[in-house]
Amino acid sequence: MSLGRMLRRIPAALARTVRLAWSVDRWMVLAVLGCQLAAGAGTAVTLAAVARSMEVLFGAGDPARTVREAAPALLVAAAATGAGAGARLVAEWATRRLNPKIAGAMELALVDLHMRAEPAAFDDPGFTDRSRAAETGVGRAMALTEDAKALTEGAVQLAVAASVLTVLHPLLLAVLALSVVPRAVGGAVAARIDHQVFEASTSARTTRDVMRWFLTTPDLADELRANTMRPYLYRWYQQMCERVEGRALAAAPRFLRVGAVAAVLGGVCTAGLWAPLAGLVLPGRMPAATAGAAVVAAQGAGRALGNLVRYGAALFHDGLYLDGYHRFVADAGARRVRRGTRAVAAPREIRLEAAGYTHPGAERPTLGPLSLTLRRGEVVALVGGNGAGKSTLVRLVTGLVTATSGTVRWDGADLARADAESVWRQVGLVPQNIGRWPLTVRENLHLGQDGTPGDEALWRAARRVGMDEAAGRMPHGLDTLLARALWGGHELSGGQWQRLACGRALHRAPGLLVLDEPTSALDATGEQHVLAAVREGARERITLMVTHRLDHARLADRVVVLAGGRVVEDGGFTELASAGGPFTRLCEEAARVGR
Ligand SMILES: Nc1ncnc2c1ncn2[C@@H]1O[C@H](COP(=O)(O)OP(=O)(O)OP(=O)(O)O)[C@@H](O)[C@H]1O
Repeated sequence: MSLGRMLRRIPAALARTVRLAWSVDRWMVLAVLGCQLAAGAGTAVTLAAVARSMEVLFGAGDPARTVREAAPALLVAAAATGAGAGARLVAEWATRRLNPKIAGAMELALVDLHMRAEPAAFDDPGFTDRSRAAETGVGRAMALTEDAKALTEGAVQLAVAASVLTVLHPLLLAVLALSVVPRAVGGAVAARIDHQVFEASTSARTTRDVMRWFLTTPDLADELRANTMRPYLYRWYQQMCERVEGRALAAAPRFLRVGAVAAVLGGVCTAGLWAPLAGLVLPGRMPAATAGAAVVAAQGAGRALGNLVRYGAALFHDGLYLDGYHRFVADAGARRVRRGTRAVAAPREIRLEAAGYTHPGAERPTLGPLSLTLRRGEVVALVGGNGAGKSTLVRLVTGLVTATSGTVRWDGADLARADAESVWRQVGLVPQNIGRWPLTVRENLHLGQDGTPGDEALWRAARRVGMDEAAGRMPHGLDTLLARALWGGHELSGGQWQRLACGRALHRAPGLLVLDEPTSALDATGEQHVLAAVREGARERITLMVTHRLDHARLADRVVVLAGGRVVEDGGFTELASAGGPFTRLCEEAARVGR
């Protein structure tokens, strides 16, 4: 990025930060700006009073009398300095109030956008990258408001000092401008190097950050240790860290060169300030007192400029993270689930007509085109080898993703145009990867539904999946917290979590119950409970069960066999088992390995 473009981005980053702050608390923004103007006015009064007192002090006469005469101006200078400091304190207080509010609002917006995005968005790797960049942006939000505050404060102070110098002598402003240029350019060049390092290490940082989760999550802690994966993974992670570090280290000499050149040129130019001052004072064209005031003003201007450069660069840099946040907000906003307004009820029939799904970026369809009809009252077993497309079909049928070709209709309503929330209200889904929600047993059973159910309904749900005894033994029954690894409470076994997920889906009394390998972690008793519960209310709903267990498929009214994303067989268990087709082969294979 060119230096000019970088400099142009600073006002834009400032404007965005102010807009963000304004949206969360406009009064605090006004307080910060008001206080900065007040602090600027304090500096102006201080400088004017210093100039006045110097005139008196530098004048000839009785020292006691001159001190007495200068006293009012000195008192004004002291009062104005105190008032300026007070205004800065209030601005600091207002910024500290703004910071958590901004970070909180961004955090909430980020999570909300993730939860409202089309599920297909997560299949796009770019979306995850942008999501991570946005998270970093939220983390930098606090720094950003500090940068913006310091930058505006520096601008106000510099404007005040420059005005005072202009009043003292217009030539001094030009000299000041000359002395500040090298430091300003040096700061901007350093910020550009920073940005280049940041850009060059983006992909290594993203990879490192994703891997950090894998290496530190309790979910994988056992697998990592027991399979002695630690040394390999540590080396892998170390390499990523070194790659990120390496970029920064390689840039260090450039920082040193730029800093040294800027310091030398800045020093030469600052020394250049004294020459014109001397040139004005010596021939008597400027009183020595005025020159003294000019020195004080120039020092203030130098400090203000230092802040301006430092925080301008910081704002540019932190603004890049904010850009990442805004990019994600725009992207996720555009990918928000917005399909149509037609509300649907519990389906009597789900019909897929030449429906297909192609993952984002994939060259060939993952699924379909396929045609299939599911009817209320049926339990349909969906079988097929790994990667056959069963989970993808589940996502189509439940409206989690919309068909990229053909249609999926619930009682004639095309899911691509139906109100998605109304569709999902009718669904009870037990996915392959269930959520182990760090909430109470009660919440885990009722999650996703409105209202507060009586204990009886929840115990019934627990009973249907054989979790009532285990829940009854827990220290607080339904109110036992299931978040031991995070903040205490009780921990469930893998199978118990799966039972709870099935209980939750059944408790919804859904019009479409979908279970994706619901018994993979269950013992024989758990299996019996879940399968009985699936059959129990089957007449009032459509039930679709993905399974690799052919003895489970036997309990279904129909078996649909998928292979390569297509329906290759569809019929009753007994009929397909003896048809000599793919299902017969699956049955023979299962018999051979004893399943
Ligand atoms: N996000 C994705 N992007 C691209 N391809 C994907 C994505 N998710 C899954 N696939 C591919 O889609 C195909 C079908 O996957 P799916 O999960 O539907 O299979 P499945 O029949 O449920 O398999 P399993 O029995 O192993 O659970 C697989 O070949 C898989 O590699």
